[in-house]
Amino acid sequence: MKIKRVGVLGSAFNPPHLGHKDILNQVNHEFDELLLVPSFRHAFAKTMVPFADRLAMVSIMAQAYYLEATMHNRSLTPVLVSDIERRLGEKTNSPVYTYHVLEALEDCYKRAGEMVELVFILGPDNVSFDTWSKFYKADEIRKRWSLRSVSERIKIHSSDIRTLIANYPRPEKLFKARFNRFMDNPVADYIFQQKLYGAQK
Ligand SMILES: Nc1ncnc2c1ncn2[C@@H]1O[C@H](COP(=O)(O)OP(=O)(O)OP(=O)(O)O)[C@@H](O)[C@H]1O
Ligand SMILES: O=C(O)c1ccc[n+]([C@@H]2O[C@H](COP(=O)([O-])O)[C@@H](O)[C@H]2O)c1
Repeated sequence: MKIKRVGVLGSAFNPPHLGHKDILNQVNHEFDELLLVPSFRHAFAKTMVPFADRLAMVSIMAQAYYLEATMHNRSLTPVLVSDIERRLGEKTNSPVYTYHVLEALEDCYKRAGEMVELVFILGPDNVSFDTWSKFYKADEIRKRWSLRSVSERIKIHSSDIRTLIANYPRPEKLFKARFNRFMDNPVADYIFQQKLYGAQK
């Protein structure tokens, strides 16, 4: 049986942005499938908007990515969004750790009759020794699965967007132009429709 190589991008996605999308561009040709996995209860106790909103926003980003790839005839590695962290988090009150996420994902594929090699994708902040060594069972993760580090080619972080919304909470005339340097327009529309991060309609 062919072994499917799956790249797992875990993130708070609070909110998802063009830097996250650029990660997909950096690695898509290496994988048979890419899985976007929003955090449910973060190991470092990050405060995040509700899981359902981040799941919706990351799904919108995945759709935008797919449309762009089609338009530009780029390789069409399927990009899927997984709610595995919610399913794990609802069974316990403790944080949802990457180790358990990878274990559960492997199990899901196995039950579906697929053999997989899971590769956990990390950006520069998480790959630094200071942060990586704080991951639960970091050494065991390295033993059981592979890691793929990516570079930061687009200097954007979710915190920049949260700050931008705090400074410009109303979708005034320039909002699309202001926000589309950071994220896809449909994600910005969702944020304003749902009034996330203090945004006002
Ligand atoms: N612009 C970027 N380019 C490449 N990798 C990134 C970028 N932004 C975040 N990452 C990586 O994506 C993963 C998820 O990051 P995370 O969700 O914390 O995003 P963030 O934008 O840094 O969020 P925040 O500003 O809230 O800390 C991490 O591995 C991180 O290193
Ligand atoms: O398992 C851990 O101890 C752990 C500690 C920090 C972060 N993570 C995961 O790493 C991914 C990226 O995290 P972050 O903080 O950059 O959004 C995301 O899937 C987090 O759940 C996991």
